[in-house]
Amino acid sequence: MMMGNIETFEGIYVAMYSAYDDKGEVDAERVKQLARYYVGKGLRGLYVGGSSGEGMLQTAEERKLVLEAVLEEVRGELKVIVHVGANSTRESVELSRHAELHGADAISAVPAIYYRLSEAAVENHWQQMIDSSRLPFIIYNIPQTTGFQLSPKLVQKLAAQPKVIGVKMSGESTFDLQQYKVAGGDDFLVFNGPDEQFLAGRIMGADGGIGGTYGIMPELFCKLNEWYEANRVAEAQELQYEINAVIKRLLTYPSLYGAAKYMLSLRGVETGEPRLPLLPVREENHASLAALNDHIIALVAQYSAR
Ligand SMILES: CC(=O)N[C@H](C=O)[C@@H](O)[C@H](O)[C@H](O)CO
Ligand SMILES: CC(=O)C(=O)O
Repeated sequence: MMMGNIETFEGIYVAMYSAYDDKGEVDAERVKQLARYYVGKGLRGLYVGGSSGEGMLQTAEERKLVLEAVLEEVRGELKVIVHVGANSTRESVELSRHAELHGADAISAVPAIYYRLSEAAVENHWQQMIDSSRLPFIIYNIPQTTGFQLSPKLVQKLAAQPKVIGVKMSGESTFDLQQYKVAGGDDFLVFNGPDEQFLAGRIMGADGGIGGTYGIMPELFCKLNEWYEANRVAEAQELQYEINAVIKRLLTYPSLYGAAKYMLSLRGVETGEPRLPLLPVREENHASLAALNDHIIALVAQYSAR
């Protein structure tokens, strides 16, 4: 019997950050070190080149380089979902083909973001990617940045194709999340996007999560997921509250990714600064970020023991 989509892909995926050298160029060795950092932490996989990965701020060649480095380092150990969304369908198709050629596990894309597109235009944009590779496709819904409202009807239509296996739901409505789950039908995955409501998303039907803050506390999200699955909901809620206090602090910095990348550097994982227009953290942020980093490390120790 073939494994179903849910069994194959459910779980926790770090939305992986970019890794640049000190001049801001993609650094394959640093990409590999970052990917390696996530092995052995209980994760199902990595989501490469999405919002956290700054795929939208990189050239197609740079995005290919990043994916190839990740796959060389962790293929077989972690599942690799790659975001291939770009402003032109042509570029997305090129990235989809590249992803298949190099052995990624699935592709995923946001709608094109500059033009106000009709539902028909977005559908066609995604369909071209779906048709250009044999890989499973995961819709990336993030209306607060793209302005595109994904209808359950479009989910239902796309999900009728075996290759369309899920949606990454970064919108905040858990009702919409649940409606996508229903629209997708049997064996259709929904991934929770907003890390702050991971537990709520799971309760409303998410099969796992893909998140931008998991990258600095993957162990906590794996534990949260484990406790939800074991029906330890009161403890899961307590942990979600701890996580949310961390996220609330993170969101006070010049950029979330700048703060996260600085904390990784304190753990010996160098990834450079985020690419402009995303702001790096400033010197005056360093001390409080070091304190936040210590706090996360203490939480991981505390919760891993339970
Ligand atoms: C809008 C946005 O970027 N959402 C991300 C992905 O879904 C989340 O992972 C957030 O980064 C996270 O929940 C922090 O607010
Ligand atoms: C946050 C998220 O899921 C992304 O980076 O795409």
